[in-house]
Amino acid sequence: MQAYRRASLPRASIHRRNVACCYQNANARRALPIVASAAAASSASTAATPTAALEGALKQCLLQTRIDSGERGRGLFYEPAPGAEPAVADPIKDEEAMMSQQRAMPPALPPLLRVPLMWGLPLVCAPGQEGVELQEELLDEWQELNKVQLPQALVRLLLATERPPAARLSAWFLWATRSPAAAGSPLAEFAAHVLPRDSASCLRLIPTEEARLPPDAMPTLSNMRKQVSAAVEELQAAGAVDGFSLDDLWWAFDMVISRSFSVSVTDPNTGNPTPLAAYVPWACLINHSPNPNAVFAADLSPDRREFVVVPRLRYTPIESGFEVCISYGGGLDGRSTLLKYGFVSTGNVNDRLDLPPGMAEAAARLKQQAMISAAEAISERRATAAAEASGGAVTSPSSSANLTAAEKERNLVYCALASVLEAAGDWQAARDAEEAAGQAPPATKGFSGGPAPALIKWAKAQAEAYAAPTGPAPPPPAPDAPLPCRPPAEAEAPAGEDLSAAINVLRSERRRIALAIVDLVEEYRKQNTAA
Ligand SMILES: C[S@@+](CC[C@H](N)C(=O)[O-])C[C@H]1O[C@@H](n2cnc3c(N)ncnc32)[C@H](O)[C@@H]1O
Repeated sequence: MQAYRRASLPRASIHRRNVACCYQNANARRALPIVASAAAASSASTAATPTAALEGALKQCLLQTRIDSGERGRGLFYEPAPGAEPAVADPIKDEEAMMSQQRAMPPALPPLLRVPLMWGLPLVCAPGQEGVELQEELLDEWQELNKVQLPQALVRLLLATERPPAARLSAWFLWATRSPAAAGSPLAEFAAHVLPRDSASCLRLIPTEEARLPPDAMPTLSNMRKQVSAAVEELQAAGAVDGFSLDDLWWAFDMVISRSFSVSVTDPNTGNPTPLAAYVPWACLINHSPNPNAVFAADLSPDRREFVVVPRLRYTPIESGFEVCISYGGGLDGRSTLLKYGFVSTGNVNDRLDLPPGMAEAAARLKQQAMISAAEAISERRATAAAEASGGAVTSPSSSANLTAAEKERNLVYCALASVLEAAGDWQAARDAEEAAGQAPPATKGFSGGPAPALIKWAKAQAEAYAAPTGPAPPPPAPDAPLPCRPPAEAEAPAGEDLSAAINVLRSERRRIALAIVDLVEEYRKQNTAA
């Protein structure tokens, strides 16, 4: 353990601070067997007994967290130091604000996790000379601290800041985790004991598994594969991955694509913001939530060079035992998480149902009507305000009290339409329709007008299509059932079963949206029939 620390800690100040924190964290020791069992379960070839060095690293990095298994599989769970203040509550609803908070270095909250960047792989993504200089500095430091020498071909590739970051990081990751020359480094130890040897993403599905993907996922998957194949060829041609098999390379890409971080840092030499791609051991155990309770940041200043995860400010407090989750990216829908990471989440607000062409046309017509109605409503409000201001009676013939039943009914249509458009992801049109409908809640409204029969027919067909079982898949999970995941105990299950579970969640999410639309139009039909 001592040699390990000497070899890999970048700065004495970090050393002292982290060691102080780690001894307060009694949970780290308790969590270690999970690392071992998860590793053993997910790969027959990983070493079963964690080394003292790994145990030391675990204690040093996991400050207020422990590794455990929950509904998302293995992840990090909050375990505050006794007497610690919980994070304050003030939810940020806006995803954009949340992402920008994630990009900025968070203020000094007690971190949940802190990892020296040189234990991982910090890759500068800024093109040009500035990027090259910073990368050279980081590579020198990385080699010195890890007591290894990178092959020249790999160094050339890592300094080629114009090359795709995923390819450069994958080559570095492969060498750093599998090369005998790097054995014993913090990252190699971590990979050997903690990382799975099988795929998490859909990159390497076999044809029978692929056949069960939603049809609209295939073009994206082929595109991802083409990019990886091209990068693999490039790495081989550059001689940067000599001695590794094609299987090793795809594994490295898989690990990098599903487990590395993109983060903006300040270049310590120029003070400019610089994009950094980083593989960070321990931090890469944090699962995704579309509504995360933690954010991450990296600091490249020479006296720090660290990666931290802190509670997300202005979020509901994380309670002891809660899983710590970050966002893997804004707006990720089920299809993206399935393809890139091998899972889908229930209730993901980013999941949308694409409108088929006929429906899109009907929606466009309704949108046009909604805009006309909105214009009418605005002019009515203006007339009312003007009349009130002049002390006169409100005489506008289009005042809502004077609306005909047909006009009121039409407003209700926009309300229902807003819900349909929202489910389809056409936010602007949905807002227009809502505006036209005076923001009335759809549940209390009927539905009217020409497109309704087409809507009913289409929505039913959608719901039935998604409800239809395809192939021998397990039954869809109940809404509150655990998510498809790879908990240690199930890690040996064939990959196909994980995939079915993930696809079932995706399918049931889409069915949920389609059924919500059916409910809406059924409501209309009832009210329309009663009228
Ligand atoms: C960065 S790793 C997170 C740690 C991982 N759970 C582990 O045990 O090593 C990303 C992988 O975790 C899993 N994962 C992350 N977020 C998840 C979620 N919300 N639901 C299910 N699985 C998730 C997926 O397998 C994904 O490819």
